[in-house]
Amino acid sequence: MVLCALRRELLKSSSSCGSWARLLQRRSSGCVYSSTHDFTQKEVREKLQAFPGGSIDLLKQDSGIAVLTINNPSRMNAFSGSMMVELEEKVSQLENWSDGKGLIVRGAAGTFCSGSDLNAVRALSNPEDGMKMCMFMQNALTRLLRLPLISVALVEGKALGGGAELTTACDFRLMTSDSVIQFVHKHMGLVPGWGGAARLVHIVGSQSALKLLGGALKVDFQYGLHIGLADGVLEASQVQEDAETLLQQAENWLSRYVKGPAPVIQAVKKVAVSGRELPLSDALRTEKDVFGTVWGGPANLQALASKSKHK
Ligand SMILES: CCCC(=O)SCCNC(=O)CCNC(=O)[C@H](O)C(C)(C)COP(=O)(O)OP(=O)(O)OC[C@H]1O[C@@H](n2cnc3c(N)ncnc32)[C@H](O)[C@@H]1OP(=O)(O)O
Repeated sequence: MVLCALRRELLKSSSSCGSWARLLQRRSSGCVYSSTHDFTQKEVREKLQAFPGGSIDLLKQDSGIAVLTINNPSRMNAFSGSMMVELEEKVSQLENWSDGKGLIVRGAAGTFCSGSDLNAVRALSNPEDGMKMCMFMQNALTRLLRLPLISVALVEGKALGGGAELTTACDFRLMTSDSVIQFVHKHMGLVPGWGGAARLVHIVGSQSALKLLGGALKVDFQYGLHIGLADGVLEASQVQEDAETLLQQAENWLSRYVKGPAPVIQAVKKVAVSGRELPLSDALRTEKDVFGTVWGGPANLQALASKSKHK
């Protein structure tokens, strides 16, 4: 039933990126958690705002590549409650970014993210609050992964717990040679709750996912490349402008995938998302619809006129 409804929504949607964004917003609230699951986004937001600290910073660049920075260095970029709310707000802004093509998610001050802020976790440790925080973050990270932008996590230092889960909400992961991704949940008496286990299985397969979760294994860049969790390695230089140099390297890595007009890059991401998430027949029909948005479009006509050869 849900898939039929989703399919109808897709067929109704026009070619504009705004309507795709609205569709995905409706879809995420309809398909993940909404009031039908005793979940009220506004109520959870208010609760989370009671745990302030840090920020989520968004920089949208003329290149069409945005940089999202998890910024709470005094706590190794752990997510406070207000940062969870800000993350959701920044995802909403990116859903409506018609010129966007790519996204880099990184942590401030040389490390990625140490998961949820343990002070907030202690205060929200009753089951009801824990479930609501979990649903809120699943919604936000599902929408992050479904953005019509090609996204990459730039992993420096440590990505622990929820930080490891956040890396899986990007299309790709780039690791520096001294970085570690670790699903430490088992050591905390937990399992991932921000959707990280389900996404991890999609990325590395169930056998490797079970090893990473069951052993709380430290994944360095070599192991990451071996199992397909990492898509590339960046070299941190010893010079002062390290952070910018790494960011530039990540932008260079991403640039080959986001070269071209925004509507075409967004269409590429949309067909990849539908292929990843929908049953084959629905994915095929969605692909046809998305194809219809670029067929005969400016980039297509220009390519035809220039008689391009793909040597
Ligand atoms: C569904 C979500 C599940 C989750 O995410 S549960 C949370 C999982 N994450 C963790 O348990 C991380 C715990 N932290 C650590 O293991 C270590 O702090 C870590 C990240 C390896 C860094 O170690 P060090 O380099 O030795 O630095 P440190 O321990 O002195 O930390 C510097 C300051 O940052 C703080 N910090 C690090 N991670 C935090 C967190 N998640 N929540 C709240 N505060 C956190 C740490 O307490 C310390 O603060 P302070 O300087 O003592 O005031």
